[in-house]
Amino acid sequence: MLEIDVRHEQGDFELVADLAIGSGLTALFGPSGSGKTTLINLVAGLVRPTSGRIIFAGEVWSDAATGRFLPPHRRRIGYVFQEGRLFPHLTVRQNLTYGQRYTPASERRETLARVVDLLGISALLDRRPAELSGGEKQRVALGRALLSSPHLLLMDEPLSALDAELKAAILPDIERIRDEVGIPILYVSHSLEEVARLATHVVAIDHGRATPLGAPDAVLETIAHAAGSMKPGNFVHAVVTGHSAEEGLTFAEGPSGPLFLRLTEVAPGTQIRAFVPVSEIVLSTREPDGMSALNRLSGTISGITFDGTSAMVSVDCGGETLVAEVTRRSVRALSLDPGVPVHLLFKTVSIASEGIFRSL
Ligand SMILES: Nc1ncnc2c1ncn2[C@@H]1O[C@H](COP(=O)(O)OP(=O)(O)OP(=O)(O)O)[C@@H](O)[C@H]1O
Repeated sequence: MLEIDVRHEQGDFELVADLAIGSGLTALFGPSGSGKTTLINLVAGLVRPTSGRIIFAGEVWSDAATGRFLPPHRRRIGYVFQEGRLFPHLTVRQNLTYGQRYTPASERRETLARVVDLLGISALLDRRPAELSGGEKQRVALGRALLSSPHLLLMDEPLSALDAELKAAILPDIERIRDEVGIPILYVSHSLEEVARLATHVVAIDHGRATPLGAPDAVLETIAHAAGSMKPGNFVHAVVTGHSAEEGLTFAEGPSGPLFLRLTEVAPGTQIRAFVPVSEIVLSTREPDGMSALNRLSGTISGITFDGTSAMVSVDCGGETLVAEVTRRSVRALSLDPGVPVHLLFKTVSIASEGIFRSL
């Protein structure tokens, strides 16, 4: 358990956090400048808090009242940055084993063979960073962090420099680390899709105030609000039923009907959640006809809230509530009201690849 109870001032900015972070992956989620990196740096020991304490597994890492401050290398933390920050003159193998250097042999829990296998990087061992793609570099950086047998893993936007395809390739590696390595992970992200997919717990930060929100499933709306500029969305639950490589589609079946997704490698029978942004859902009071959008669900309006210029329409679809964002004008024109039956339409391509993932 990581216990953070700190206040920290830097220039005009003040960070206040009172958090208890347990096992699993805790996402630190918030807009730019909200204090995410500052919080990570306080935990890593790269910055000393103005006041308060940080305690990990009963060991005091930092206590402003007593002046105790454990230096970063004694905290047994693995740190993965936005850019891999590998040593350019070392091979991948040397970069990886560098991570072990400061860990006494008796405390090493990871072997090179296991980490190489976990991340699928055996073919890269003799290359140098200049000969790696962005995604490969990030995998090696992850491997190096793991090989130091850390007790806590800090990841500061590790995927933000990668394009969508590379992100989709590395997300399963991070899921495996979360599920198999068994150490707490503190993960900074701007991306709601990434948080939705990876997090077991979410902490929102806004203007230096950190608020624990719980599990992402339960708090999606809160996250969206906390995030301000982030696009909110729905989790649609379903079970994968098959694929068509020719059509580029994955088929799934949910309580609210069939779901058509971009082609994934998720095995049939797997429980998934797909992240559908509220702004991507079109509502229709008539049976839709002659439209290209493959996803067509139906349900009954359970509530409408007005949010600035738009309306958030909640629809009960077979026990699952989906929220669609429409204009006030559409609410009037279609006479949308609680109890009215509606059809929901959204395109397969409106669900990002990184927005399709196994249920926890
Ligand atoms: N060394 C410093 N001295 C003074 N102010 C700083 C310092 N470092 C960061 N800040 C300020 O502290 C605030 C929080 O910065 P921080 O880097 O933690 O934000 P962030 O949430 O990680 O942002 P981003 O998502 O853009 O990386 C910002 O207002 C920033 O300008």
